[in-house]
Amino acid sequence: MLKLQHIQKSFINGRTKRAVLNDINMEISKGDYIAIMGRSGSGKSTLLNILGTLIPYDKGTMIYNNQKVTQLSFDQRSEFRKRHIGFVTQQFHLLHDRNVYENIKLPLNFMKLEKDKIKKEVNKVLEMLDLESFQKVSISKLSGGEQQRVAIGRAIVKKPDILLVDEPTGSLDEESEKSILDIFDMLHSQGTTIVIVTHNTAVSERCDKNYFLKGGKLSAPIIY
Ligand SMILES: Nc1ncnc2c1ncn2[C@@H]1O[C@H](COP(=O)(O)OP(=O)(O)OP(=O)(O)O)[C@@H](O)[C@H]1O
Repeated sequence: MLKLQHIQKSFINGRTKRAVLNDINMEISKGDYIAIMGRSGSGKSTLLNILGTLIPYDKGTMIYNNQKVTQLSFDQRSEFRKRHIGFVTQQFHLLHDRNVYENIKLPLNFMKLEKDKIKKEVNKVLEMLDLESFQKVSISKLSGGEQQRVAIGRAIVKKPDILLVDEPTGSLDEESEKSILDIFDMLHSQGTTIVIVTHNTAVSERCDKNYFLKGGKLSAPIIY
């Protein structure tokens, strides 16, 4: 489905160039449930951002269903993202002055769908994530765990081919953590392809494949 071949990425800070990812090779297949582990600063978010075509890389090739993503223009990449990728970032990036329903509906505003179809899809997600009673509540009134659920809802409402998740449990207590991880299990059992970046073993234990990033290199996957 999605392949990374010999990916390299450096960042320049002032006069110093720092290699973060070095010769990364990875293959994501349909239905995969993947955790990418590694210490803080090892490059996990950078790798996830590359998978989501949010940032460029210096060298290597990225292939999505036999098409080289590397060769897409800026606009084509953004179209690719809209159609194929669901992203749940660490900061959620929700619209705080809008309610839960409007936040989840957002990605569908950019697709040419009938009003009724939009309503149906948003309601389905609200029900799936147990957010029906919150739909009119504005984001600023929600807890961290509830906001996380809305961020997941917004990412999955357009039925992306791959769901990319950056450190989903960072600020959650044990109970909210479990409820979020149960949601990923449920999405996986429904066929969603999921890649999660984390340093929490409670997350990686649920996944079928674990990769480790260390010294800019990605390990061979451990498959469970
Ligand atoms: N835009 C940027 N400009 C310069 N350096 C960056 C940039 N983004 C990331 N880095 C650096 O790249 C390295 C890897 O960062 P990254 O956020 O990918 O690590 P991480 O493994 O996700 O860390 P954490 O677990 O703490 O979120 C860090 O040293 C970081 O400072």
